[in-house]
Amino acid sequence: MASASLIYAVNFINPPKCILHSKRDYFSFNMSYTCTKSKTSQRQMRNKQSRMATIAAGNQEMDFTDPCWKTKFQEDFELRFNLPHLKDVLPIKPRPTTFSLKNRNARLVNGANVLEDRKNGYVNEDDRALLKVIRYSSPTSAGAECIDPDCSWVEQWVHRAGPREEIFFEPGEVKAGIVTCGGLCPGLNDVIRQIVFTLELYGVKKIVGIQYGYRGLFDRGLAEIELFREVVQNINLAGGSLLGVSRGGADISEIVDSIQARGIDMIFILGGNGTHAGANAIHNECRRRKMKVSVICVPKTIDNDILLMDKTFGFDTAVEEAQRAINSAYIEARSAYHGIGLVKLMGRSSGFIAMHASLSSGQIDICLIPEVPFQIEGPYGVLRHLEHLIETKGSAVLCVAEGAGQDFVEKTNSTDASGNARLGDIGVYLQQQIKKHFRRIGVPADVKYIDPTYMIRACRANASDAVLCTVLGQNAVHGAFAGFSGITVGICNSHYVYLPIPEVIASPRVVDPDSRMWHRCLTSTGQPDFN
Ligand SMILES: Nc1ncnc2c1ncn2[C@@H]1O[C@H](COP(=O)(O)OP(=O)(O)OP(=O)(O)O)[C@@H](O)[C@H]1O
Ligand SMILES: O=P(O)(O)OC[C@H]1O[C@](O)(CO)[C@@H](O)[C@@H]1O
Ligand SMILES: [Mg+2]
Repeated sequence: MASASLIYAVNFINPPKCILHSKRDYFSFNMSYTCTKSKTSQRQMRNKQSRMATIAAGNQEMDFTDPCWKTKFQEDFELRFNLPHLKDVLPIKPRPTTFSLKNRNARLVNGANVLEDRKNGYVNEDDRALLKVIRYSSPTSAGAECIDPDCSWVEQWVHRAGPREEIFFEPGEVKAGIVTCGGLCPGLNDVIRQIVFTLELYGVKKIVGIQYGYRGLFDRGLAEIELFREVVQNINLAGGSLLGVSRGGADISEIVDSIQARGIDMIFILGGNGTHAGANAIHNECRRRKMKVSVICVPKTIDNDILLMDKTFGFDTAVEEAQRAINSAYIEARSAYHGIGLVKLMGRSSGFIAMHASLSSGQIDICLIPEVPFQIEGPYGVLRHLEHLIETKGSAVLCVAEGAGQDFVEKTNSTDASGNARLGDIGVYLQQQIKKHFRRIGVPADVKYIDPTYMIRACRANASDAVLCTVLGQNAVHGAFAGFSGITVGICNSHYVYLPIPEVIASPRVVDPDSRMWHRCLTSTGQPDFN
């Protein structure tokens, strides 16, 4: 604690003096150095953007002894999170929006319907949302995410999503395409539906669905599906994707040729990390060819493995659906003599589903995720703890994420069509090891293994995901009309934002073993460290 207070004192009680001459004063205290915020031209922006590529989130390159490091950090941050716009490369002019908010305010005055012009209905170009909202007093604070060694408070602003007063497309002339890539995820149909509704409200007449992911853009046998309100009206009532999904086969140049040949002006791409990487490459190629095409992503991954967002759509539903499997495993385990229930849940590299499902069920004794190494054998291993649970409780329930404990299972050395490693089956392996162990020590154990993998992702979105999908779908369309391209939509600290694609896929988002959430999970399961 002493060192923590010292760090606080150095940082806030005796700060360097610095006066900021920027439009927005970033620090709440005065500094005697003059840190001017430079006015950046487009060319400077581009130069800085290449510099930014080297400044990672950890800021290894920042000199924190420089009294103006915060100003520099924030300038760099602004550049990193600057949204690519079609006007960066094309001489285009905006026009007033056709997305009217007026008729939402009709009210009766003396029996007549009066329309009120809402002046605050649109999002201003300078509106921002804070990416990080906790001010840590010390790097030792639980879950502290620090930029400098003192863990100083640094505001990090990202662009607010929503309809703008000016748009960069003539809605009547727009052809919009929608494509869903990667694996299935609850809520895909909800997003498709909202994109179609919102496009129609702007006045778009030509909306097409591309079949089976990126495949639909290069396989000539797969025709476009015409989309309009009547087609999508009820699609949210079912899981899956109206358009179909696929992995692999993304030749960017061929895809951009196809977009060009079809005359698509806006493409809405729903998918995970791989899909976003593809979308960014499509955006860059369109830029290189000086095509006026807006490429907008909506992050779709039940694994919740996209950076910077509170959550991705489908995740909540997956966690909720996993409860059924966990509850069945629990009932089987409780009803059997020395019953052991084992549930394997999705999560290739991230254990969010397993962690949240364990937390919400309250029935899990052992949760194993890819981010936290564990031993199976030995005095601190999973099997020893299972023995203890059988001795003390008479039963036990485990939840394992598919990517956990990959060191124990045989490597497949193969990949799927998209290049994702095919994992060994940790669920089957654990089941066998548990059975073998209890046979060896001569203690009866009744092991029941449940793998609900595809059941939790093929269902329709629950209520909270349906709302998330609705807002993300609408904001995707607002982003396209605002002229952005190479962006994705997300929810940060409960506010909706636009983010440049590279920032959200720099790495897969994973569970931090030092986070409060993982500690809460451990508190709930009561499991020890398994190593
Ligand atoms: N680095 C990349 N560059 C271009 N395209 C890519 C890249 N990685 C993947 N893709 C393409 O994106 C599509 C989807 O990728 P992938 O199968 O990895 O799913 P995903 O979007 O990550 O979703 P999921 O969460 O279901 O895995 C595939 O058609 C794949 O070929
Ligand atoms: O069997 P498929 O369709 O390749 O999908 C499996 C993968 O999908 C994911 O849920 C990601 O969407 C991973 O957790 C899982 O490994
Ligand atoms: Mg992926």
